[in-house]
Amino acid sequence: MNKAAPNGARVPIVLIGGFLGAGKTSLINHLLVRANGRKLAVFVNDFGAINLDRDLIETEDESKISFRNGCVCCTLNDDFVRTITAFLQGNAAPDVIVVEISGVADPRQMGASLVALENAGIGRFDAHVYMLDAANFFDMGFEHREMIIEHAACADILVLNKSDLAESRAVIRLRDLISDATEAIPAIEADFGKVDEDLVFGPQISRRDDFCPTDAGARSDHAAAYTSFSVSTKGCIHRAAFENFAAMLPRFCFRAKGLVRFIEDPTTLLLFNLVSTRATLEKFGQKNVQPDNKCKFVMIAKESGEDLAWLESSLHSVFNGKTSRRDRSDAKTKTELGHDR
Ligand SMILES: Nc1nc2c(ncn2[C@@H]2O[C@H](COP(=O)(O)OP(=O)(O)OP(=O)(O)O)[C@@H](O)[C@H]2O)c(=O)[nH]1
Repeated sequence: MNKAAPNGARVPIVLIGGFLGAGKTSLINHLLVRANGRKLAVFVNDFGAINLDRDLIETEDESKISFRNGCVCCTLNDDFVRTITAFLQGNAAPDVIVVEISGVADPRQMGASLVALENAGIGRFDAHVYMLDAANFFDMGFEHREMIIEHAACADILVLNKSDLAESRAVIRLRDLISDATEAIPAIEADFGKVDEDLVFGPQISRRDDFCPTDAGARSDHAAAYTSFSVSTKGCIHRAAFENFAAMLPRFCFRAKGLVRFIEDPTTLLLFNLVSTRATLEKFGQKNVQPDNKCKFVMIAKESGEDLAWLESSLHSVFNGKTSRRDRSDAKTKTELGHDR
């Protein structure tokens, strides 16, 4: 039985999609700050084997729920449906449910699940917000750009994020591309997902009638093309070893993120992010991160064979406290933390 929102209506559900690193978590953290008294429940789909994304959502309470790791569109819809149904049965209804799907997930599959839930009397699928990384879009390969535009075409609102980093001509090109490929979907520019919250929660947008779920029988295998490595440790790691490792991450490592503590300063929790060619390491002030794990790290790569084995063994060397690591002669770039690589 669906619990109603406090005003008696069904709980609205907003789906947040976007490729790896586009800014989904940043948008959700912004929405949490600007909730204006609304109680939000956030469902997060971690792609890696550890619940890192959940830690990055900055709620004061436990109104964030992660569903099993993996790619929601391919394998986890049943798990998600069970999780959200159990949540609504067992808790006071929030004002809004926000669902962040993993960066390799197909929002159309999740949208189809949300439509099915709605038809079963659970929640009300209000809108699909899709984030695009305006700074990195044209540096991605054709296959990725094509997939992103396909996903964007099913959105109710597009956020052209990272406008602070993107060249204005890239934003104009991206606008032209999406207006050719998508019909009159509003596209707003933002940095760090800072959009007007009423655009997401308010009545201004509503779900399109022609939301296009993929054929229910068809299962996309795109997630199989990616491999993720995760590690969590109970101890701190050496800063120099980590920095060397981060500096040598090859380009086929699309995305990496981690919460790390260094032996040199164990009380400071740092957030590492790598998206495309940009790596950052910054203090992370989150209060409700589990203190038992000192470090958590996830990386997502697309390549097979020896390269992945090399990447994995390097990761374990660094996080298992060994300062030496196998080197790699053909690493393409160097990363200065806090700068572009
Ligand atoms: N300069 C700049 N950095 C941004 C912006 N939005 C997000 N970032 C950074 O980009 C990185 C990825 O942002 P996230 O919000 O974690 O992206 P995500 O879509 O949730 O990433 P996944 O978990 O991989 O799907 C982080 O280091 C953010 O601080 C932006 O508008 N400008």
